[in-house]
Amino acid sequence: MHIAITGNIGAGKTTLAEQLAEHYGWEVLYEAVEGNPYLADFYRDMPRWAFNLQVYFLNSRFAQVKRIIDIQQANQTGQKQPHTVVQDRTIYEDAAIFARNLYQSGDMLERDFTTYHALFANMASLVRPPDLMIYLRASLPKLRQQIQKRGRSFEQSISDDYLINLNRLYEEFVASYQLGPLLIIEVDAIDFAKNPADFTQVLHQIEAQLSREV
Ligand SMILES: Nc1ncnc2c1ncn2[C@@H]1O[C@H](COP(=O)(O)OP(=O)(O)OP(=O)(O)O)[C@@H](O)[C@H]1O
Repeated sequence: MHIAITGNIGAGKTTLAEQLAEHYGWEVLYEAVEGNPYLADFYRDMPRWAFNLQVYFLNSRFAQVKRIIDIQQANQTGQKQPHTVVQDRTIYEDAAIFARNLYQSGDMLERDFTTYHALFANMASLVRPPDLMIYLRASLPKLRQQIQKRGRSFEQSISDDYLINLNRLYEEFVASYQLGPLLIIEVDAIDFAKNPADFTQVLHQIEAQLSREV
């Protein structure tokens, strides 16, 4: 099975993915942050590094897609124990949210966006959507608080406008998402990392959604 977690910067995807993996024994596919050769430069100068960073993320996400396809094929042959993978952000978000935002805000040239999009469309034609997409919805203050708490130096310069624009595109993405089951979790009022009762409630929501699909 393939579970994906979607949401803005600082929404808590990595934390939830880790907690779910620990609870259920799932494998986590992380986003490429450590060792990402563009991210810090990108936050310093978006127009210069936008295209480079998007191609980098697209490629790393495609490597995850290949891993997911391998797992699904192994699950189908039934030779091994069924394996579930939880993915920290999807390839769809790179194109529909991050790259689009850069283009709309003038930080990515039209020809670069067109080239990027053609590459994405080719890759996306091979992608099977997740069995469950979990959207972590968080307000600007909550995102800010978590970005600050995490303390990555290069993320401290992220503007409110950037996060607001991403949140708007996330809401559009989720509103039109029809590729499969979608669960929306409102994270403003909960702290699943610190409060076990909140984590249990999230588990119940996920299990209820998964049992509806089988
Ligand atoms: N396609 C993309 N374009 C631009 N920046 C991206 C893209 N994908 C990821 N990023 C950035 O890479 C970093 C990823 O960090 P990380 O994996 O910790 O996730 P996150 O988005 O901060 O979410 P969370 O806190 O929910 O785990 C963030 O700064 C994020 O904005």
